[in-house]
Amino acid sequence: MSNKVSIVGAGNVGSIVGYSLAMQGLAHEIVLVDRDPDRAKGKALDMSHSASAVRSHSIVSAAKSYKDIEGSKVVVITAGFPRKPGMTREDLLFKNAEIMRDVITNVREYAPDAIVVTVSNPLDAMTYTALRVGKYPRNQVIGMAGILDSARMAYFIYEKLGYGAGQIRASVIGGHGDFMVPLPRYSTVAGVPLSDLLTEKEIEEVVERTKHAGAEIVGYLKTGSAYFAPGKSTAIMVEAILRDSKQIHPCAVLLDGEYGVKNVVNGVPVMLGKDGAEKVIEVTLNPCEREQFRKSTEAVEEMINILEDKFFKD
Ligand SMILES: NC(=O)C1=CN([C@@H]2O[C@H](COP(=O)(O)OP(=O)(O)OC[C@H]3O[C@@H](n4cnc5c(N)ncnc54)[C@H](O)[C@@H]3O)[C@@H](O)[C@H]2O)C=CC1
Ligand SMILES: O=C([O-])CC(=O)C(=O)O
Repeated sequence: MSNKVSIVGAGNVGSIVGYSLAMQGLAHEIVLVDRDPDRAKGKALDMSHSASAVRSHSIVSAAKSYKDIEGSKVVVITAGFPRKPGMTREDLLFKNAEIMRDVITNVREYAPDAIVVTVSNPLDAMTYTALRVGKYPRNQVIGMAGILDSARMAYFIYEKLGYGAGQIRASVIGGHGDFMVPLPRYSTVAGVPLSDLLTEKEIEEVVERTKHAGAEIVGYLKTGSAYFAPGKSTAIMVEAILRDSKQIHPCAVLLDGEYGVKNVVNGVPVMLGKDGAEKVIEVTLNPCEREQFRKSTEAVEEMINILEDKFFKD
């Protein structure tokens, strides 16, 4: 099986994805594509030097054209505008849909069988756009957000407790926006339920901070959004696909009746393997969680409807 990985968008997030993969040495060939070819070239060279320093056998190169992504097992798409303070992810909808259309058209042509991992925002709507433009089967396009949101929740749990770092498993499903659905009931520290460790008020504070963690970082950085945790979370997905690990991760996929939802992308636990999203796992939700998931689906559906009316009809 090929383990070549291409990354379209050699900006902040794309660079961390490439760097993480290069340090690991799992992908022998990593190709960076960017509309600014010098950016891709400079970063590819820098990453190859890092790989050489740690004796990793990953070689990172810059694409001269999309032809260079041929034979990729995975293509990661981080091309797109990041938000700035005062913006929501949804504000990027049309600009990034244009970029996604251009990128996917090329990816479908030159690496038609690659598993596509989408990262650009608004994530769920961009994953839908990729599926729609490329006419992909749903297992082939997977959005990255749930691993990131769950990692953030785990960190905020640690901050409240002051112990348990590295032992915290947090769970977030739903869309990558203000309506994401953190699941304290399915979050534990070394197997101990959160409700045995934190008060209801503390848990609520963790939930609220998780929902707005992206915006919190945008507020500090001012010129763009987070990239270390987003890049690493994406690399975790790529690794699961390359290794055919069959691990379960929260990812954004097109739902086909699961959770009572059809034809909308939303974040749910997914088994990842060589064929991409190989299985969608249905978690039992209580009425309150179900209602939150419904609201989250509605928010994504609204964006999809806007795209169908104003973008795909052009
Ligand atoms: N899903 C998630 O959880 C997260 C999503 N994001 C999203 O990821 C995207 C990238 O963020 P950053 O890397 O911080 O932005 P960035 O601005 O640092 O990088 C974006 C790169 O895309 C390139 N690009 C733009 N149009 C292109 C095209 N048509 N073809 C090839 N390359 C193109 C740009 O030249 C630039 O290098 C944003 O939309 C951001 O909102 C960021 C963090 C987390
Ligand atoms: O907040 C943003 O715009 C970028 C992102 O999706 C995140 O960091 O969660």
